[in-house]
Amino acid sequence: MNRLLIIGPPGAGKGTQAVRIAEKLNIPAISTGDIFRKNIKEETELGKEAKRYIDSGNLVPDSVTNNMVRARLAEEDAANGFLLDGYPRNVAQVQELDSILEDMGVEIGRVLLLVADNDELVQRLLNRAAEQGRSDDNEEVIRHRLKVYEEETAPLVALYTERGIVKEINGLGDIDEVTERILDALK
Ligand SMILES: Nc1ncnc2c1ncn2[C@@H]1O[C@H](COP(=O)(O)OP(=O)(O)O)[C@@H](O)[C@H]1O
Ligand SMILES: [Mg+2]
Repeated sequence: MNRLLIIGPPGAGKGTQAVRIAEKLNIPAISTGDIFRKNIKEETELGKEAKRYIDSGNLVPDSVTNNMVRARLAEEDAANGFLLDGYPRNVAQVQELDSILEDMGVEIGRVLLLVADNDELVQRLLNRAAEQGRSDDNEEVIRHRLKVYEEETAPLVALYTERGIVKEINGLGDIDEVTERILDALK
């Protein structure tokens, strides 16, 4: 039950909520986006490889992302649970995650699907751009990321719904309220 995924479009509040929920459950929040951004900042090989994809709003190639996640989940702090934010993002990554978890002898307990309408998403991301200056938060790239989400990531919802582990959460309203909804959904 302590192995959780949080899925949703860019701007839904995944990163914001993941940190809060993970703290509450005493498990690490593992954000592939944050790991990539840290590597880009530190100009590592991984960062150099990921940067052009991220800046254009595209997914980093699966080979790179899958290896990174496999290594991260092998770390000690993930042994008793984790909340994955930003992975899997396409069907091939679902299969890879299944294989990683099978090797670990564990299963996903719940998939939290965080939803908000497109107008709200774009507004939040433009605000985030103004506050944090993320390189992929300009309107053109935002529109592209929303499209990539619809095409590549949204199909995962049906896949996990078939497994009976999806909980849809309304991401609108204030941040505390959304956290409460998630904690309720995990009861
Ligand atoms: N419930 C909320 N109401 C208003 N703004 C929010 C809410 N949740 C997150 N945000 C803001 O929206 C932006 C996107 O949130 P973030 O957690 O980065 O989303 P994601 O990881 O899904 O892209 C951030 O600037 C964040 O502060
Ligand atoms: Mg995020």
